[in-house]
Amino acid sequence: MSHGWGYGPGNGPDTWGEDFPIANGPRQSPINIVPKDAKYDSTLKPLKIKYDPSNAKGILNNGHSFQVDYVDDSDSSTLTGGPISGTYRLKQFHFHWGASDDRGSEHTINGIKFPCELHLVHWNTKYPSFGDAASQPDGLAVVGVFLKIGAANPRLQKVLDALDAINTKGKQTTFSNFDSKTLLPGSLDYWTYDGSLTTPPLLESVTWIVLREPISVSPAQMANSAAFSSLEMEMLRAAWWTTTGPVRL
Ligand SMILES: N/C(=N\S(N)(=O)=O)N1CCCC1
Ligand SMILES: [Zn+2]
Repeated sequence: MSHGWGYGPGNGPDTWGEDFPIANGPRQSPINIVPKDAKYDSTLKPLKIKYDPSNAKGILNNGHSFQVDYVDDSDSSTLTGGPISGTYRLKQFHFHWGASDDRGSEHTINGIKFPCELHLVHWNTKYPSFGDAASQPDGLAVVGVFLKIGAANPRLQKVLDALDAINTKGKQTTFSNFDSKTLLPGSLDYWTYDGSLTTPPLLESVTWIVLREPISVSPAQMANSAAFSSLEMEMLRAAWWTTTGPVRL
């Protein structure tokens, strides 16, 4: 299979293993989170998230989603605490939307999909770069936030308003002075497990930190974004895994 992975019938998640055998690895993401099976771990610390809005750099249509990229040459936007050791720098955030409100998220809760899932991708500064960290078992930490249909979310609007300027694959535009912390819910309670990137190269280098509290997005905001989400961006991953590792809150 060419490296034209996607979400269509001929290049979707069920075919990714042809080019990325790690797809059949032991710690693949996403998973289905079953809260009643989660094990409480009192040794875990609270998440510490410090983001500098001036680190926001640009917004890109990468053909599978859109991502907001951050300047990551200093420790001014970082994730510490929680299940991780050391300091992880914010690299980018992106969304996984569905073409309809009944799907879109990658992780599920008791088998239920949310219409969207936000991923804030961070890399471990014990390694020299994101690229180096991405191939290490403790290299990345991704904070996942579910979006549920509800009231319009004004903090999302600046991102959604930028989509028209990047409406084809490869397009990017500047996106500055954005505080991604405003996208987080009031509670930072989380489930965590050791997993992988959810798209190729599927590297098993991610400490997943999935927040329990969703944020809201309105139907109109979804319509704007779903229009953006072609079939290719529909994040439907066939296989689900139950939570395997110790899930800690
Ligand atoms: N799949 C990914 N992130 S995710 N969906 O696992 O957070 N990425 C692929 C390249 C850089 C990030
Ligand atoms: Zn993602």
